[in-house]
Amino acid sequence: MKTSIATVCIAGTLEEKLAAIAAAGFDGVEIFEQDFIASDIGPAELGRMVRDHGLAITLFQPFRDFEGLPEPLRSRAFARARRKFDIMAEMGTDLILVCSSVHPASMGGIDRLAADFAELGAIAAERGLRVGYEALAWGRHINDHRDAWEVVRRADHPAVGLILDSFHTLGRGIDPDTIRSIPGDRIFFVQLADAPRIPMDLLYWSRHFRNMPGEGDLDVTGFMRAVAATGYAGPLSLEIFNDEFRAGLPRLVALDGHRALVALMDEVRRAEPALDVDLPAFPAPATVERVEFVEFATSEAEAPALAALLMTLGFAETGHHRSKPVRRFAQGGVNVLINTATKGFAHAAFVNHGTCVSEIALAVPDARAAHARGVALGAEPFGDPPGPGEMAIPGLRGVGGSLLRLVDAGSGEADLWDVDFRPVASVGEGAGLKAIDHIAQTMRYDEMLSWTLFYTTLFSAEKAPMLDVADPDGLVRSQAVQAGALRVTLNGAQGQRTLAGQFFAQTFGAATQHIALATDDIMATADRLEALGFQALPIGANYYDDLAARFDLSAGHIDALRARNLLYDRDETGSGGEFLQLYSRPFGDGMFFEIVERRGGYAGYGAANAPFRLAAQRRLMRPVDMPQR
Ligand SMILES: O=C(O)c1ccc(O)c(O)c1
Ligand SMILES: [Mg+2]
Repeated sequence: MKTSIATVCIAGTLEEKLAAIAAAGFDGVEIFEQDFIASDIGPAELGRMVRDHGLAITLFQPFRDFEGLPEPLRSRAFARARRKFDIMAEMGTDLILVCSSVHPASMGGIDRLAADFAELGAIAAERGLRVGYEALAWGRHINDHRDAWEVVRRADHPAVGLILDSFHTLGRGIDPDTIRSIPGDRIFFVQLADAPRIPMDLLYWSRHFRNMPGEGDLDVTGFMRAVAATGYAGPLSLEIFNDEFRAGLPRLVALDGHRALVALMDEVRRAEPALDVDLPAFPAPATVERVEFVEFATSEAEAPALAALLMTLGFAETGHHRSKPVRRFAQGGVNVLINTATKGFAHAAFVNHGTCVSEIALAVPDARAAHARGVALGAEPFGDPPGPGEMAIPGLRGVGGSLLRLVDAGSGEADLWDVDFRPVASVGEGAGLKAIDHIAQTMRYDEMLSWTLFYTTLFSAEKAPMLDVADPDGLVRSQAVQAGALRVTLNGAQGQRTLAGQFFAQTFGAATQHIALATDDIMATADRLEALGFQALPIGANYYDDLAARFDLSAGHIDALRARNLLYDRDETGSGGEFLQLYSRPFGDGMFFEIVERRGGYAGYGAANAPFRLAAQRRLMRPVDMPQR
């Protein structure tokens, strides 16, 4: 498959855009006219630059307000087209995109429009050029790909074809399967974009909120399956108008785009194996079976406080690494490692971020396959080489430069603890913690889509709707992703004053801010923890008064929650399930633990409680610097 991306998707000068696009592995580029006009690179020179990057110009666009005009506007439009054809010939591209007219003087009538295109096609063909027609979702007369196709069909000229754009079809709610009946060789070009479902004006939505396939809510896979079923074999090109991407890091956005395209076509071929998808084979998305361990990188000086906190959570120290200063703490199915190495990756993580979660290991059915899928999708192989006699565990670069390890039974993950660790006399009696419920990772707001895409393409995963959480000092956006037994919440900090923003700033971008541990009986766990000396985050009295008002809980039940500083939520519209939460006080540069109990299939994360938990945490933290007046 030939991959392509429009210059408008990427930030920077035209030179920077091209460098990022080439580095991300694309085959071609759509030259967005505005980017070309804004640069001072001549058309021939631009063509050379593109080709020097190993790219081809797949399309020149857009050409606006061409069809259906009365004279003298009609002649003017043809004269304008001829000038663009000159530029295309110099650049070295043969295809121009004509988007459907929004001109107030344009007239409707399929045959009138078809006649205009037949005439334009003849002019283009003389010069060896082709014209593609795209229905803008807000076009004045043509705003549906079926009508654009009818214009193209009646124009009946070999140099005139159809251009499809997933946004215009799916954004208007048009069934993508209507594409299946269009002959593939009459489709000249395909543009792909997703978007979050936000009810708003189509044009505004399109120009500001498009995102990469898989990052939004549109059925881009269904669209692409229909396109593939026509036999279309031309470029697949991203055309993403997005305010964040325009201001983003060119290389990151380009890499995400390439990842999104590859993952999309992999999904297409898995959903419809009869389709001919030209993409090298790589393994299917993995299902995460378990979080095998979480590793903290710290120093000799800071390790005792962390170990003590784990002991008050009921963990027992069960092993020491045979060759490295790594201690294992275990409880139920949870393993937490404390690494105080003074060299290697963990040490670098500590030096960069302070005490932090440097490594997360996930158990999957086939670790090498999961790793290979990651690499095929552009993830970076990562991690120190194994020491002598140590197990080789494949790793990928994860959020904030942390290490994501993949382990499986076949490669001896059951042996990991025996091979690499020496058992030590166990102390600690447990507090009923069974598993890691979820891992909360903090990042800059503009990285959220990128890391969501990372998790959802690597693993077989579902994302929840994005939520806004009110911190006392700003909003934090939160995106939950569930990949089998792995639940992550990705929190985007927009400013530096929110707790997430402060954590991000103080740790220089350490990702994992909190770890939630699951119990089946939070009341018993809370009592046990108190006896162990665990210090809960104090929750204010107003919260419990409001609970009594919101839910039909008995006074005794509310008292039991209040006495233990537990938070409560119930899914009133869905499962009816209940969620109970207990928070630790912050440690390090703002990390903390959470303990949760899920009852009756509760699937969320207590979003209703988050503002009150954040306010309680804020009361314990040092005051925020207020801006100077
Ligand atoms: O927003 C627009 O005007 C516009 C222009 C060209 C396109 O290909 C498109 O999809 C949208
Ligand atoms: Mg388009």
